[in-house]
Amino acid sequence: MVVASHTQECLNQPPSEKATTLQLPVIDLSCADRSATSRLIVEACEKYGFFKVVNHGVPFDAITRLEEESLRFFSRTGPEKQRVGAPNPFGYGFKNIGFNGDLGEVEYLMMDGSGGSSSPDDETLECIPPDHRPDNLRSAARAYVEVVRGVACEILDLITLTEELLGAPSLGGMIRAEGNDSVLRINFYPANGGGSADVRPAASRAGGGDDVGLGFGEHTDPQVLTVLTSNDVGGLQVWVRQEAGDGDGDGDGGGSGRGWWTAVPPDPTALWVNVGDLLQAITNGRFESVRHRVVLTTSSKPRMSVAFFGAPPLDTLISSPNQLHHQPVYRPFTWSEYKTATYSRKLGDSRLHLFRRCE
Ligand SMILES: C=C1C[C@]23C[C@@]1(O)CC[C@H]2[C@@]12CC[C@H](O)[C@@](C)(C(=O)O1)[C@H]2[C@@H]3C(=O)O
Ligand SMILES: O=C(O)CCC(=O)C(=O)O
Ligand SMILES: [Fe+2]
Repeated sequence: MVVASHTQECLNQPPSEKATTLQLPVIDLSCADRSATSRLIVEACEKYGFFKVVNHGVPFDAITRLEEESLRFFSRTGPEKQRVGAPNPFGYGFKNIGFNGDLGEVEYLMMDGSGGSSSPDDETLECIPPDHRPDNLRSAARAYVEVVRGVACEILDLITLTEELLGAPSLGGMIRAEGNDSVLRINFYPANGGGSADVRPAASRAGGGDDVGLGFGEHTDPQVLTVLTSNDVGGLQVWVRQEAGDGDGDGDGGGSGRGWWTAVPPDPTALWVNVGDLLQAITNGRFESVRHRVVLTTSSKPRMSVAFFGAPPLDTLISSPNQLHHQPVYRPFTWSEYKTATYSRKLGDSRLHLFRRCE
């Protein structure tokens, strides 16, 4: 029996002043009927590029242990945290997101998520005196990566079960591959609205009256698939197109088009999945990478989230399988090419259009 249901209630955010409700898809990964689950995942990826996963098999202990160790780390003094080095690519970051001037009310740790023997990044930590090394955090992250990577691969394998993708190269195999470029990011957002007016989202500055800070500006994730978990503090919002599911293969317009920001209610027992840019390219634009952002809440507790970004080895060629080539939208490119283009741009910039075939 298919247990996946549509039970999630979300309130609309600006630009629509009227609060209506929207149901986001919920996928039950324990469902025995894999082809039915596959269809539901594909539908969710086409319509929203985003869905909730329950009964995912990640032990709650693995999540809480990682959150506790992360909290211990973020509670240290600034100079202590900085000893792990800047996030280049792995390390500790504060307010600066990337290297192109993007700011957010967030502290974070970037770690190797490849599941390889040195994961998360042993070498970077060698230069840190042992009493400052977040060893317990590192081992909690390693254990979490082990299981969450399995969930990401399972979801990708389920996607390749759909008729149109049968015979295509294994998507899960990309993330399982030796040398995969997956990353783990732990985000920590301040409590009580953060207290800064400088980084408010555009909707608030325009007089929305919602005086909250912006934790993480709007963007899409560049990799194949993101698996996200958070504590019980909200703030995540996803952009839902008014005509969600129109499937025009042109969803890289940088937040243009009609739609609304939809608040994602926190659920520490669930995982959330984002379609990334690479999956949009592989599906020839049939799936759309979801734009999302994090606004600060007035909660007295900080929000913490852990994002696993599943990415293939750098030299992997990204192209859509022949079955989906009605009119190929993008030219083939490597993840390395795409990553370079992404990291040289601003957070909110759209980048997939750079790889569109000339018409
Ligand atoms: C401003 C930037 C930060 C980012 C690299 C970029 O130049 C553009 C994409 C950003 C993003 C968004 C999703 C992930 O959080 C991230 C790790 C990624 O792969 O792309 C970040 C990058 C980052 O924080 O370095
Ligand atoms: O903190 C969150 O919920 C989302 C973070 C995010 O979008 C990211 O790290 O790319
Ligand atoms: Fe993201």
